[in-house]
Amino acid sequence: MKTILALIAPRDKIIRKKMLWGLLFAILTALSTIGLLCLSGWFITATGIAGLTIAATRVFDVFMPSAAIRFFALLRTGARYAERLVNHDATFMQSRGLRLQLFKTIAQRKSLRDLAMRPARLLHRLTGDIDSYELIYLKLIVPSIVALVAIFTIIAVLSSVHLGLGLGFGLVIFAIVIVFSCLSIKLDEKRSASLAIRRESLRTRVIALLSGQTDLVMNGCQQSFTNHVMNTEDSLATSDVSLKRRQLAIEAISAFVDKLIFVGLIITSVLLYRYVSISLPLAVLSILAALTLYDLVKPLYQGCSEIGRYILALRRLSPFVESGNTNPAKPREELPPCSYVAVANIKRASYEPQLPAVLNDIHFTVSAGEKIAFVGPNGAGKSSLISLFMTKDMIVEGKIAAIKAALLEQNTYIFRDTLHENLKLANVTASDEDMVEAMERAGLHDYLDNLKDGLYSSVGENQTGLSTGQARRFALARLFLQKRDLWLLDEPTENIDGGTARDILERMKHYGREKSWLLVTHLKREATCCDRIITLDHTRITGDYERSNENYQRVLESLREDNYDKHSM
Ligand SMILES: Nc1ncnc2c1ncn2[C@@H]1O[C@H](COP(=O)(O)OP(=O)(O)OP(=O)(O)O)[C@@H](O)[C@H]1O
Repeated sequence: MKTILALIAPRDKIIRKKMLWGLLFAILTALSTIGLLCLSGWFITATGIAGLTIAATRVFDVFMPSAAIRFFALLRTGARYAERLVNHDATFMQSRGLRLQLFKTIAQRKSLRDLAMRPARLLHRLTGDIDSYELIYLKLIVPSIVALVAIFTIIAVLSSVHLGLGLGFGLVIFAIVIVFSCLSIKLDEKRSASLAIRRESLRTRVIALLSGQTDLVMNGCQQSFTNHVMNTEDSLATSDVSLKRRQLAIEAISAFVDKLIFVGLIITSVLLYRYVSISLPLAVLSILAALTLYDLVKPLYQGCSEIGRYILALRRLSPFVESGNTNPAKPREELPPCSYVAVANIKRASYEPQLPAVLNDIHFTVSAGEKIAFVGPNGAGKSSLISLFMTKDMIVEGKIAAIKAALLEQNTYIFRDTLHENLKLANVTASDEDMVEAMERAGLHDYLDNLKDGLYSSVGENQTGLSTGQARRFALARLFLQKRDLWLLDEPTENIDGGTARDILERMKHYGREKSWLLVTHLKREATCCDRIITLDHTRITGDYERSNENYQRVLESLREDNYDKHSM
C-alpha cells in the first residue's frame, strides 16, 4: 500500500507543482463553465423581463453582464487549454521518471534473468501498465476533485438563492454520485483488470507466434497456434465490447437520472418563484447551474469503471519501484600494476547468497600474452568463471582481479540500427576508419563492399540480415575495436562451419597474438590455439597443463572434433 501511494504521489517537487497547477486549471475550467451558464441563464431571463417595459429597458445595463459572459467564455477556453498543457506535461514527466526507475531495476542481475525468460512481460510493463498509470491522475484523481468542487459550488449557488433548495439538491446529488461511482467500480473492476491481463496475454502469444515461426512450421502446429491467438483476440474483443456496453448503460442511466433531477429542479424553482417569491432570473440561474453538473461528473464515472485496470497496473509496477534502490552490475575492479594480467583466488562464488556455489577453490594467474583454454563438462562453471573477470555480478569469497577485458560471447546481440551504431557500442571513440579496419580484420570486407551505404547500412534486430558466420565475424570486429589486452572468449566458433571457424581462429591468432586469452571451449580446434589448458568439473579445477605437459595432448584428444570437416572430407 505504501509503495502504491508512493507511486501515485509524485516525489519530484516540480511535478508536484505542475500537478497542483493542472488541478487548479481544471477546477477553474469547471467554475467558469458554471459561471458562464448561470450568468447566461440569468441574463437571458432578466433581459426578457426588462424588455416588457420601456422604463426598465432604459435602466437595464446589458453591457456588464454580457462582458462578464464573454469573460467566463474566454476564461473557460484559456483554463481548459492550460489544464491540458500542464496536466499532460506533469503526467509525462512522472511516467518518464517511472520508466527510468523501471529500466534501472531491470538492469539489475536478478530482474534481467527473470525478464530474459519473459520479455513480453517487460514490454507490457513498459507500455500497457505505464499507459494505465498515466491515466490514474488524468482520468480518476483530477475528475474526482473537479466533481467535488463543482458539486459544492452548485450547492452554494442554489443555497444563495434559497437555502432549502441548495441543501436538498446537495443531498440528492451526493447520494446519486456515490451510488453511480460505486456501481461503476463494482460492475467493472474485475472486467477492466481481466481485459488488461488478456491484452498482455495476446501480446505474449503474438510475440511467441512470430519468433517461433520456424519451430511451429517444422512441427506442423502453426495453424493450431494461430487459432489459439485468434481465440485470445476474439475473447479480448468480446470482453472489450461488453465493458463498453456496461459503461454506456451506466452513462445512459445516470443521464436519465440527471434529467429527472433537472425536471425536479425546474418544478421546485417554479414553485419557489410562485410561493416563496424568488425572482424569475434567479430561478433560471439555479436551473442552469444544475444543468452543468452532469458534464462535470460524467468523467468521474468513466474513471471509476477503469479502476480495476489502474489498481492492477499499480500492483504490477510497485515491485519494480520497491527494488529500485539496489545497484546494477558493476565492472570488475582493475588489477594493480603487477606481472600478471589476471589473478583468481576464489574460495567460493555463487549467483545469489541462497544459491549453491558455481565455483569453488579456483586459483590461477594469467601472464601477459598467455592463452588459456578452460574445458570441462556442461555446467562445470567455465563461462561463469571468465565472466567474473568482466563484472562484479556474482557473490565472491576471495579475490579476483584483472586488467580491462573484452568479451566475445557465443551469442552476440546485434541491434536494429546501422552497422556504425552497432560497432560504436564496442568503442564510442572509434572513427569510421577504425570501424572499417576492424570489419576487414574480421573478414567482412566483401560484405561491407557490397553494401550501398557501407557502415551506415541498417541491420535487422538480433542479426537479421547477417548469416550466422557473418554475425560471428561482426562480433569479432567488435572485439578488435575494443583494443583490450585481455580477451574473454566464450566458445567463439561454436555452431559455425569448419571453414569459417578456422578462418575466424586464424584471424584471432594473428591479431590477438600479443593478447592474453581466457577461452571457454568444447572444441579441439579452439583449445589447440592455447598454450595452457585448465580443466574444470563440478565447480572445481581438476587439472592445469602447459603445452609441454603430456596431459595437455590427452585433454585435447578428448575434445570434440570438427564434425563439419569430417563430413565434408
Ligand atoms: N545467470 C545465472 N544465474 C544463476 N545460475 C547460473 C547463471 N548462469 C549459470 N548459472 C549456473 O551456473 C552453473 C555453471 O554454469 P556455466 O554456464 O558457467 O557452465 P559452463 O561450464 O560454461 O557450461 P556450458 O559448457 O554448458 O556452457 C550452472 O549450474 C548454471 O545453471
